[in-house]
Amino acid sequence: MSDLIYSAKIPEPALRRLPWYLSYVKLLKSQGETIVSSTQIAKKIDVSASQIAKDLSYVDISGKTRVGYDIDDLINVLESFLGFTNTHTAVVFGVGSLGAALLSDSGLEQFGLKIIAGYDVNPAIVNHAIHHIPVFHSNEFIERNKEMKAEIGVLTVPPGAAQEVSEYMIRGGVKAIWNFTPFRIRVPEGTVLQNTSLYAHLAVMFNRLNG
Ligand SMILES: NC(=O)c1ccc[n+]([C@@H]2O[C@H](COP(=O)([O-])OP(=O)(O)OC[C@H]3O[C@@H](n4cnc5c(N)ncnc54)[C@H](O)[C@@H]3O)[C@@H](O)[C@H]2O)c1
Repeated sequence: MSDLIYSAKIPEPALRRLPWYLSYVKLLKSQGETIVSSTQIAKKIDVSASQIAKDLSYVDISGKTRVGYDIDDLINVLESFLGFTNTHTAVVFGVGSLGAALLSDSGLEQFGLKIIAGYDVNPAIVNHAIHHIPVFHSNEFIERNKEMKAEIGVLTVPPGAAQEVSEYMIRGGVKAIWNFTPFRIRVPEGTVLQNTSLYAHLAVMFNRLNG
């Protein structure tokens, strides 16, 4: 029975909640705690204890009845389940204000995303380094990625270039695209697509604020 639970595909809402649990149990660890129960997490995170226990049933950890989870085990298991302990290599296409900020963000590497190069078409940006990460001309990508083998493409080009650039990244070997543009790009089956939009969250916030 438990094998069935662990091999079941975790629903996306549960997957999105796991990082909240992780950051809270890391905080508890920094305060010297060693054990945490789902009731204790529930009090802080505003998710019911039964939902937390259900979410945690997708990861390979079991709590002791009435005692809770060992915090070190829980951190290790969550970090590895979330892919934060493996390093995934990425390239950033479009090193403008957002792309350059991502190149400068050392936080991403702590979550397992290592940006190994940027690509742009602007001669003022190409052949410079940002935060020690080289920026090359886009037309060098296919040749360079045979050696560098980045598996993730971060898309921060203007929306009008988004579809063409994503197809080019896939031709060069990327398996997943993290799309920051507001353009709804299409990718072939088998390529992972993650759209991320600050603007969409902003719209939700405005809507709630006015409601
Ligand atoms: N998702 C979000 O929350 C969010 C936030 C801000 C911006 N954006 C989006 O991110 C994208 C970038 O925004 P920005 O403010 O950094 O823009 P920007 O104009 O500062 O940067 C875009 C960069 O892309 C480069 N570029 C253009 N065509 C290219 C190509 N074919 N190959 C490689 N590089 C190319 C340009 O030379 C430029 O350096 C836009 O689509 C914007 O709408 C998203």
